[in-house]
Amino acid sequence: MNPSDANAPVSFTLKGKVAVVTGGARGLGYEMMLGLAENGASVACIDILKETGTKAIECIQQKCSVQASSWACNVTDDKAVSNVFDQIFQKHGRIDILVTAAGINKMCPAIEYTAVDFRTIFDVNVNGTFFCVQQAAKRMMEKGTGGSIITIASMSAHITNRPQCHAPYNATKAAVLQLTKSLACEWAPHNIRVTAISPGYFDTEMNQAILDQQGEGGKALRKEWESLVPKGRMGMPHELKGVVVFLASEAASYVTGTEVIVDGGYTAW
Ligand SMILES: NC(=O)c1ccc[n+]([C@@H]2O[C@H](COP(=O)([O-])OP(=O)(O)OC[C@H]3O[C@@H](n4cnc5c(N)ncnc54)[C@H](O)[C@@H]3O)[C@@H](O)[C@H]2O)c1
Ligand SMILES: OC[C@@H](O)C(O)[C@H](O)CO
Repeated sequence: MNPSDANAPVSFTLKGKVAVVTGGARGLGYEMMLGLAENGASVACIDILKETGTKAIECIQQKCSVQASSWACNVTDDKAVSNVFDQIFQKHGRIDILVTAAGINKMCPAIEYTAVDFRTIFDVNVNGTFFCVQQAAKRMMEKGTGGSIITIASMSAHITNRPQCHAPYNATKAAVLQLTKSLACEWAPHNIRVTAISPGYFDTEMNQAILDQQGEGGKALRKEWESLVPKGRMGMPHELKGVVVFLASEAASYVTGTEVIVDGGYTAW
């Protein structure tokens, strides 16, 4: 992405761009993918949930007149990831934007965390993110058109959530953030911007699973979370659309190696 013309009005349009979204089948990934499509980008959804991904793309096609495709892939499988990016590149002809929302969490005291669970969470959240950004950057470099890569970290990269424990998850998100900064420096000469969005508490199936784990206590935990947020509520997934469109667009031509924290003020208190 080049410096925008100083005399042109600021532009957030994504017309003519192709955006790949991992974890786009549901939750935050789906809403961000919808936001990109609403602003003119063709979209390709990568998710391990094949049917949910297909349905997500059908919804996008009903709402927006853009090209949209769905790809079943486990982001931890580097060969499958390379293959799926080849196929997306062939189908859509280019890749301009990548959002890496595929991620998992597991609430569990650190003392009880198993080695398998620890390896799995790093495999999905860190390795999976790296394999996808690497493949997207490769296509962007080959085409020579630059691009915008947006990783999904978390406010948990900065704070320790309370009262629930998920230390390995927090560590994966800190790793994603540092990866974001390092790649931004390495790939700036290729006109590839790398930024992160760090959400706070959002109403999605990932968090519902944590609340459900508390049984009757789930309502109290939700209230406790809300009491820690200056805005007094959890975020709704569509509230990430504006930020992702901004970071993907020419309007953010000088924004790289940094993050936008979208947490209703949680980390400000
Ligand atoms: N919900 C929140 O409050 C919150 C806050 C901060 C960060 N995040 C991050 O945002 C991202 C999306 O979270 P969400 O709340 O929408 O969760 P979610 O569970 O609703 O969605 C995650 C998506 O990732 C997909 N996925 C998981 N493992 C995968 C794999 N190995 N390969 C391919 N796809 C895979 C899932 O199938 C699902 O569609 C995650 O990275 C999460 O850590 C969420
Ligand atoms: O604490 C649960 C997480 O899913 C969380 O919503 C997020 O990462 C923000 O801390």
